[in-house]
Amino acid sequence: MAEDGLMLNITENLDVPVFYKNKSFSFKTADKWKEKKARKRKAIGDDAPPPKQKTHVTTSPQSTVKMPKKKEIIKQQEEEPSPKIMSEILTKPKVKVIPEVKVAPKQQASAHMTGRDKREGEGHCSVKTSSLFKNNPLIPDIQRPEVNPLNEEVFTSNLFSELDLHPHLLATLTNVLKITSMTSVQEQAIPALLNGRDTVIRSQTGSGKTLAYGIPLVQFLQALQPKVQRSDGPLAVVLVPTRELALQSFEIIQKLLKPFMWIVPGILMGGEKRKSEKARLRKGINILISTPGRLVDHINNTKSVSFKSVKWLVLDEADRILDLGFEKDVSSILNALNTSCQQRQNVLLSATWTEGVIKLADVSMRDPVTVQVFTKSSKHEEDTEQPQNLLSTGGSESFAIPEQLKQHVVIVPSKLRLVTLAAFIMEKCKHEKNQKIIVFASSCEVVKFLFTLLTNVLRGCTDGQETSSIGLQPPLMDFTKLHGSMNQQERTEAFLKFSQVKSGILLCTDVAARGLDLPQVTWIIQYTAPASHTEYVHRVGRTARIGTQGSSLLFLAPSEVEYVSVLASHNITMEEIKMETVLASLLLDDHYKGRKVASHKKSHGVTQGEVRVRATVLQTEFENFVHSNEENTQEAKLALQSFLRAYATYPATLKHVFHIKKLHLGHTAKSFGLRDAPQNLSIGHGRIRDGKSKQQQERKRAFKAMGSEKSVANILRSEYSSGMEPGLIKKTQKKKKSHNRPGRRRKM
Ligand SMILES: Nc1ncnc2c1ncn2[C@@H]1O[C@H](COP(=O)(O)OP(=O)(O)OP(=O)(O)O)[C@@H](O)[C@H]1O
Repeated sequence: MAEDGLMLNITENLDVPVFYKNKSFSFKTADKWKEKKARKRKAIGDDAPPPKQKTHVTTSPQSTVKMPKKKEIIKQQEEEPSPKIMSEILTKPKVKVIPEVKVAPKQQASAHMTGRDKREGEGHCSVKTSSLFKNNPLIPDIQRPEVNPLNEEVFTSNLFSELDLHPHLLATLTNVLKITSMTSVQEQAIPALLNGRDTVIRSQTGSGKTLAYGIPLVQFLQALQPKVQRSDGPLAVVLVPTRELALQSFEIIQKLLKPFMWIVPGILMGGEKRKSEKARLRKGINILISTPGRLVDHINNTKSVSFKSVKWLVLDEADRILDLGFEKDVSSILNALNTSCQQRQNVLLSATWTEGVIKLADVSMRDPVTVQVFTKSSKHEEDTEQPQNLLSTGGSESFAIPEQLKQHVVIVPSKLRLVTLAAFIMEKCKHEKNQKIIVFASSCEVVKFLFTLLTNVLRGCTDGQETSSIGLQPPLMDFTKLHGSMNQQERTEAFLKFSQVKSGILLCTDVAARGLDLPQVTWIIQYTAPASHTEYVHRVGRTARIGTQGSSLLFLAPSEVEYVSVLASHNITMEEIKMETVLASLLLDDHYKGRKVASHKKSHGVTQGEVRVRATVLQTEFENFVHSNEENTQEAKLALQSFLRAYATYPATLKHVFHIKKLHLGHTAKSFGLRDAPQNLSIGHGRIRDGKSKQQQERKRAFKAMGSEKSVANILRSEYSSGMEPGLIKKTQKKKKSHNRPGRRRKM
């Protein structure tokens, strides 16, 4: 071996088989084998790999190389699989000899290598990735119960010009917004609101709800006599759950107000300077758009808001406002409003319909008109029942998802998650035109990690600055990140940038899940499953908006497959895309080609072996990058830690599907480019030790301590709150003082 220069200096991590001189070798040392077995023993739950099958490969104590018997090589060649059964083979190797794979060192990978890596790479095969395709759990068949999805017709043939609107407002719709016909929800909601009725609007994502209240609101305000003045202060209050949504709603209202310059819109949101907001409030804002936390902050602290002139209250994305635990803030705002102004028109909007929303409608609305766009019978119904009756109308807990949205699921063992995600992104963004993808991950740290990793490792993008021989070219893969740890300016820039690009990838947390109207998004990838079906609907609702086409892909581990049935119970259905179909797209990219492919594989065209090689090369590049310096390794560990922390906070109703105990730590670590499970993972109040004893008890204790509903609420809320709530600030400071450690609130 040594004289052939074929990596005798392989590190302990390597067990990728290499094909050399027609022989297949596995470089697993006896020690490494023992270590792997020990690690496997630590695996817990369903996602743990199946017991290792005995191989006929023998290990010589003197040598680090195991030589398969010649017979076995022949047997494998005979059993070369057809592409059809690749999935089975990828997850459950039938052949006892590992497939022949020869992996070449990659220039790009070496760019991220440590000195040691580089030495090992020089002239040798430098792949250090333990086999991605071995010891993975079986991918079960997906049970897809029959569902009867609710559909809503988006457009009507009715024109805005048929409404009794101010001609300048009509002209703005036609010339500025370039819209002429109403959507179904607008057709029903606008007349009700123009008639002065309180209105509850439930309609699918991307169906034009903002204009459904925006148009009648502007029509109402421009007609007021005497004419509205800045000094009147707020005449309308619009509450939205997130800063980005506040910004977006503000921009739409601003457009509608173009011909009516005397009406001043304004925005309050966390992350801005309180002092400058106070000054703007004092100057006078007629349409006040705000997140609840920030408005309460001004009510209580700056005392610069007066509600005495308020004529309209809009609760947009009411379900999200409640999900985030803003009930208390909303109650404070309602109390403040009720004290100052009795007569006002109220509007409540939601894409999903929950008991909480119905209760909120109950306390904030007076004899409301309920607008629901029904579709089972392809019939639009305007129903004037009290909202309490809505649960019995068939709309409860079942959500209309745009008909043109194609939903998919891919089942991926933990070890293969990262390469599968990367392969999918590359397939879309490098080989197809104008693809705009949103990837939802579970925490800020995961988003940061993926952003650093993917921008550095995937070819064709260099942090948005790709050049070519012909000059400056738009990058093939332009990544943007959006999460709650970014400051407001960064968040706004990211949001605006992704709104404007023709193709690119937005890596984000659920901060981008609600209400954001990002044009021409083609794919939604849920890299981590959402914590509720409601969240699922909102995430996928970022595509297929207003009648356009769109697709979504949900990543699930084999142990999480039951989630498909959970979603089906809410009338959400999806097609499966096989993982190997996604990975096969790597064949389009020769950068990930193995140096030599065994000749017998070629005869089979698209082979399992070549896909595996390329996936392994890609994973190796990820691992090399992650291990190229301490900073990268720390970022990966932090991301893994926060992923586990978020995983432990799935609600009790979903624990049977997503339970931390079902995760295999080593495999999960691999999906963060880590070659091994970190030894000491500090998670929440406890630590996960990857040591040999007491591991399970410690894990149990750690997650028990952090799995309470309260902590989930705090984690979620922190993303959306003003960040200035006195109670929370005090609490955090108190904790800091007494424990001398950072506050517990974590952003997503
Ligand atoms: N009548 C219309 N004709 C064409 N486009 C429209 C019409 N009304 C609204 N739109 C556009 O549709 C897109 C989606 O609108 P909007 O964001 O209000 O949807 P939504 O129902 O509030 O979605 P979500 O529930 O996700 O918040 C926007 O780009 C908006 O400009």
